[in-house]
Amino acid sequence: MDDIKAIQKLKSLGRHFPQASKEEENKPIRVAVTGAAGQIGSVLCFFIAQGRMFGPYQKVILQLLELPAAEGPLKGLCLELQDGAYPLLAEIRPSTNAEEAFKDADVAVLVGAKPRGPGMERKDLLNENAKIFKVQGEALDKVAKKTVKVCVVGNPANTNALIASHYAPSIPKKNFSALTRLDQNRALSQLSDKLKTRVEDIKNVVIWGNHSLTQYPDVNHGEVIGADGKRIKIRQAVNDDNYLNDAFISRVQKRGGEIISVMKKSSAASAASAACDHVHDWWVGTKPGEFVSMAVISDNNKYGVANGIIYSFPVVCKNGEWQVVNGLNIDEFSKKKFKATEDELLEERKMALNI
Ligand SMILES: NC(=O)c1ccc[n+]([C@@H]2O[C@H](COP(=O)([O-])OP(=O)(O)OC[C@H]3O[C@@H](n4cnc5c(N)ncnc54)[C@H](O)[C@@H]3O)[C@@H](O)[C@H]2O)c1
Ligand SMILES: O=C(O)C[C@H](O)C(=O)O
Repeated sequence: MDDIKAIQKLKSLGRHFPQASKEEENKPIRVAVTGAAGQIGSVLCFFIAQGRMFGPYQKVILQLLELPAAEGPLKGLCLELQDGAYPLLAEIRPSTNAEEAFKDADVAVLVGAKPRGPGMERKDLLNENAKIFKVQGEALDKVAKKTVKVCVVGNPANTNALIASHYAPSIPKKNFSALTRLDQNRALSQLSDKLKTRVEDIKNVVIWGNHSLTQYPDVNHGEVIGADGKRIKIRQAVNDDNYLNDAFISRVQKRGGEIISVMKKSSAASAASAACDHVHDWWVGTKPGEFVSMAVISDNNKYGVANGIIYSFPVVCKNGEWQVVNGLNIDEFSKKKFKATEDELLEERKMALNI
């Protein structure tokens, strides 16, 4: 009965979970989280233990990585996770050694990195954070499962994911991704506010490109379920192209900075929640007829984007694999936005090579 209530509760939050077999239920998966004791990591671990990432049946072993300087907070986090008495939490393994933390990992969420402060851009972090993702790419390559799914949260997330992938040549490039789901969620909530509609009634609004000021939040393929239950295009429902092409885009692009200017530190719980959405959909699958944003390796010049950068695309996921949605109509306005964010990612790649 409690299980049923838990599923209903999670379903009401807009997530869907397939029924796991008894065998799957008994086999915990290994989830590595870096920067576990930080702002995002410490919330994320509780979300994972509660089933927000893999559903209410899937047991997990949390393999938590921190710097030696944060050993105390890491220990404290482990004690608190224990005290949560989470039925899905099979084991907790804290470590300050990357190879130990990534050993046989099925999933790795790479959060541990320096956050930006007021007045900084995310790419200003590259100098310091690039080294972390080189070392962690090498460690993943050595000890993680070759099927490991990697979600990079630490900024600049797209280019850090590219660096980690570069240093993990034995793991397929498609297994490395970066988080742009927070930007997608921000776009959904802005539109829900504007349209006075439920956030779960808005679909297929996506982010293209970099998790940065040049990202392109795109409503052209989005739909909203109207009061009569019919699906309406977002542009038609909002009926204000000036807003959609200007204030809306700019608000989403700058939301991270807006939070920093108010809190004097960057987003934490919303980032942890988005990381759960990202990995959840990759692992469990996207809902029929829906696509979501994931920054993944660009290849075959999809939508004219240069190959070999980690670029956010609309994707669908099935059987643990993502696929870029094909055949969307792209107007001239969008093409310019695609190019601006692509240029920035190419520039970041060059900076990373120099480092
Ligand atoms: N992609 C996104 O949507 C998004 C959203 C929010 C924040 N971020 C980024 O996530 C990162 C973490 O943010 P935060 O607020 O949790 O920062 P934080 O400073 O609170 O926590 C970072 C943690 O990482 C640890 N750490 C640093 N280097 C490490 C390493 N090499 N190995 C393991 N652990 C290490 C630190 O000890 C610290 O506990 C930042 O780079 C931030 O900019 C990304
Ligand atoms: O803005 C930041 O630096 C943190 C994060 O990337 C965010 O979008 O909130």
